[in-house]
This record gives sequence, structure tokens and C-alpha cells, in this order.
Amino acid sequence: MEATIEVSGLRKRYGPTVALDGMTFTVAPGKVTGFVGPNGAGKSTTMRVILGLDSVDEGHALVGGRPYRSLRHPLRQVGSLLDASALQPSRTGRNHLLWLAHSQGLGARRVDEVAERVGLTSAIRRKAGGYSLGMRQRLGIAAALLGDPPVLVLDEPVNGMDPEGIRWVRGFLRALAAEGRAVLVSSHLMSELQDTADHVVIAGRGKVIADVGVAELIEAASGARVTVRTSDRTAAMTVLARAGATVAVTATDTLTVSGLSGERVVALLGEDSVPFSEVSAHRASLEEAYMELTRDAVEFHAAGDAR
Ligand SMILES: Nc1ncnc2c1ncn2[C@@H]1O[C@H](COP(=O)(O)OP(=O)(O)OP(=O)(O)O)[C@@H](O)[C@H]1O
Repeated sequence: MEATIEVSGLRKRYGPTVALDGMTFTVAPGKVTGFVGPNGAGKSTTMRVILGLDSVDEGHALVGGRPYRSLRHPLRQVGSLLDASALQPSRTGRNHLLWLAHSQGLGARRVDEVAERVGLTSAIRRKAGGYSLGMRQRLGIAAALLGDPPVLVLDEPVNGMDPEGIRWVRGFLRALAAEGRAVLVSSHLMSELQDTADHVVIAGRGKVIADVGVAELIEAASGARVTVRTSDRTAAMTVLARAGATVAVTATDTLTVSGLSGERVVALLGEDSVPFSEVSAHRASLEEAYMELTRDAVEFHAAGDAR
């Protein structure tokens, strides 16, 4: 099976709420594709449609060229994690996996393999009800991997994980993609995808607002700006503004300059003997790039979040 996901023109309403408004993107094999957007952007609904759990008013989603519901062995073709807390608390982690494995004609050996792969071996015989959210996420990822599927769909897999867990998921997702799998992973925080995603699909109000490689996105958001570090901020601002630059103060000793090249900044500061310890091309963080793109698409802001 070709390891791809194709989402094409999905439209869906819940009464007056437009959940999906033409959502369209493709997930390629061998990459981690981050699916990012503010709350209510339509990420979970899209994932449910990909997995055949939700219907749409228009459009279609294909996995390996076919609708999920027509796949012969769906769990061997697509692994998914939608809600890590959806488990029976009195069952051990191992029994939870055994129950799923049996439904796919898989045995106990595969269960122990995936438990080991996600680092749950020592806890796998304990009741899942006593697991932390992070351990439940690992159990959910183990379940997604049971059928060794070429496509993975994971909804907020780092939710509730501690920094060590988050680091583990990042490396793990990269390794799964390096094995040639198509990995679609959602998050409402771009920063969670830093060092993980090769590509991002940014959603807002039910549609795609950017579908772009991470390197390209950072490059575009960085713009033609220059970072200047100086012990004489006032003098530097005066000289650079006089030459026509737009200058913003980004820290006590740091300025971000637009409208002049790095070489020109160095020359101007040199001519006026303004001290500086660094002049470099500004590099936007993934978070910064994301904020710029989603500014107009945010459905609502958290209370107290000034606009
Ligand atoms: N079962 C439902 N009934 C009514 N409205 C729904 C239902 N499911 C989703 N919606 C609405 O559809 C829109 C998209 O929701 P969805 O959960 O797909 O977004 P999301 O990007 O996954 O957000 P979050 O990060 O909060 O999970 C939202 O406005 C949501 O309130």
C-alpha cells in the first residue's frame, strides 16, 4: 500500500458551525507532517474523517488511495491515536493491547514488541487506570503500532507528557518517518512540533492556511531582517533609523532591523563608531512563523489574552 493520506475538499457543518470548509492537503511518506491550528480549526474532525469515524457533507479522504472504510486490514494500514484516555481502567496495559491485537489476528509476541518499543515494558502488567497521562499516550502509540502500519494518524500525542516524554515522542516520530511511514501528528502548539515535523499543514477555520516545509516556513518568516546586539542601543537606533531602517527593540541589548542589509548595518555602525558585538540574519522560531500566519484565523483567544 502506498503510504499517503489525501484529504480533498472536506466540508462539514454541525448545525450553524462550519467545522470544515474545504480542507485539502496530502501527507507524504517518509516525513512527519505536523497538523497545526488553534482550537476549533478542524484538526480532530479531519482526523476522524480520515479514519472513517465521521462523515462529511462534501469531499473525501483517502489512505493509500482508498477510503478508510474500504481497507481490507485497516489496522495494518493505518495506526491511530485519537484519545489516549479511551481505555478500560481495570485492564492491564498488556491486556488492553492483547485485546486489540487479537482483533487483528496478532499474537502476544507483537504486544510485547510494541510495549518495548514505546518504553512501557516495566509497567505493561499494571492496571491502565493507574497510568499517568504520559503513560497512556505511550500505550496509545503502542496500540497504533500493533499492525506495523505504513500510515500513522496521531491527535495531540504529547498532550500531558513531561519534557522527557516529549523528547522521546519527537525522536520516536522521526524514527517512524525514517522507516518510510507517513506520520500525521496534530498539535495546537507549533512549539511542540519544533525538531519533529519536516512539513506543516496549518489549519484555521476549517481550511488550510499554509502547507509548507518547515525550513521554507522559517525562511519566509525570518524575512530580510537583521539582528543587532549592541551596548549602545540609542546610538545604534539613531544611526540606523537615519539611514531609513525600521528598528524594533527586541531585548535590552538587541535590535531587529528591517530595510537594510547586514553589510550596510555593519558599515553604518562602523562609520559612527557605534559598538556592536553581533550583526546577523534574523532567524524566526517556528512559533513566531506560526503566530504570523494564524493571527487572522484564531477562532477565540483564551481569557485574558490581549489582542
Ligand atoms: N460533535 C460536534 N458537535 C458540534 N460541533 C462540533 C463537534 N465536533 C466539532 N465541532 C465544532 O467543529 C469545529 C472544529 O472542531 P475540531 O475539534 O475539529 O477542531 P480542532 O482543531 O481539533 O480543535 P481542538 O484543538 O480544540 O481539538 C469547532 O468549532 C467545534 O466546536
